Amino acid sequence: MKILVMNCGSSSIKYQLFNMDSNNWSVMAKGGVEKVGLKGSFLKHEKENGEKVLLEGEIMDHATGIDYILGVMTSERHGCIKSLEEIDAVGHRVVHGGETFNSSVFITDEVITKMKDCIELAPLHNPPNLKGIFAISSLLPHVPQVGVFDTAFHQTMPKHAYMYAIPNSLYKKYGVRRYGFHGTSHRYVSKRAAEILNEDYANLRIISCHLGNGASIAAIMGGKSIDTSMGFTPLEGLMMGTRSGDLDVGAVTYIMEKEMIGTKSASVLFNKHSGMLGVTGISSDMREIESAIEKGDELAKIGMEMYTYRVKKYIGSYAAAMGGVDVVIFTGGVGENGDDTRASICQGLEFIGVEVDPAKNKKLRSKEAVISKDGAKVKVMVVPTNEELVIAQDTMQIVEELVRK
Ligand SMILES: Nc1ncnc2c1ncn2[C@@H]1O[C@H](COP(=O)(O)OP(=O)(O)O)[C@@H](O)[C@H]1O
Ligand SMILES: CC(=O)OP(=O)(O)O
Ligand SMILES: [Mg+2]
Repeated sequence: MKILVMNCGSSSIKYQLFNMDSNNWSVMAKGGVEKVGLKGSFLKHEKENGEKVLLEGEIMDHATGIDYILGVMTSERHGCIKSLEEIDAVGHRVVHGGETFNSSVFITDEVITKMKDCIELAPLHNPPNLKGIFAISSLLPHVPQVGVFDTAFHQTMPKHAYMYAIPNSLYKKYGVRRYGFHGTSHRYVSKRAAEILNEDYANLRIISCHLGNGASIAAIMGGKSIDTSMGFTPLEGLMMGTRSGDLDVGAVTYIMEKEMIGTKSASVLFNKHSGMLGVTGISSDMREIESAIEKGDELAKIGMEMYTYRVKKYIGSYAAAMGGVDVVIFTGGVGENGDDTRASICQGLEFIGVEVDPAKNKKLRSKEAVISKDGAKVKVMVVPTNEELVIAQDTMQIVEELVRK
């Protein structure tokens, strides 16, 4: 079964074409359109053999972008399939599923109506996700589509973890509560860790640290998310590349008053100009922060200390929430590659049984591995995430069930 996986952001469209069968899978092509609706838009396409193509063009909207993608996939020169009829299904990443979606779904008109109801909860993320779904509906009208939600895995959180201490009427009226994100990634790496360790997923207490541009951490007990650091939006929790993470609401209103800015500017300030970029003034990219530290930049050093300290604090609090921890997982670009970052986060956590083996950790990049000392109480692991694969697998499963019915 050939499955196209799409992740439509506000100005980008990422895609991967999977060739799936029940035991095996391969990526036939992948790539992305960037700067959708802006000047200088382009499409980067990579074939299975690693050959890369860059196509520049005016890509004014998501439908045009997806048309470009389907065009390149079937083109004689760069293509990987002969015709669009080879695509059996399309799976979409959808960021916010509210309280409506606790698992992946086959997309029907009814589902689209419910997805539209979730737009208010994620005005930046959900509209482009829906645009992708509509574009596929018009370009590939007979191909089944599946929605895979970032929030779904966290729908198992208990009320005391997801409620905010604000008037209950605000939860009732507007659904203001913790939802959590990156659920597809937390689900994948936690299951995978249990497989690698040959342990029963249902018996493990796992803390999963997804440290990418966006970063979140989840407490997973018996295979269920019981708490996570992102909240009503993907802004809460850890310090991120450009997002502030946890912040006193009093500071927010104070800054808005002093700087005389409204809600839109405040949202841009805390989402795009804060985090590592805001603190250091250098970059949101961890590699650049690391090289600035090497050159002796003081703010970069402080930024890094803030970053690792926060992750450490969350690990401690989630260990408390679960009455202990068996596995700590690092994933996402920083978690998978940042060996020094991993070491700093774990330093001082020996009291809960977290002990990293420096030799196993050093220079380990994007590879499944256990990096804790032999015999340590907690297994510390690196598990590269693969959200696209989960979307392809969910899509295949749902479409196969549909065919069986
Ligand atoms: N070798 C590396 N060492 C440290 N950080 C890295 C390395 N490679 C990538 N990263 C960091 O990973 C982050 C991007 O993570 P990624 O998961 O790819 O992002 P996204 O959330 O956009 O998917 C960037 O901050 C980048 O600097
Ligand atoms: C929800 C979210 O934060 O996603 P990303 O990490 O892709 O920005
Ligand atoms: Mg990523």
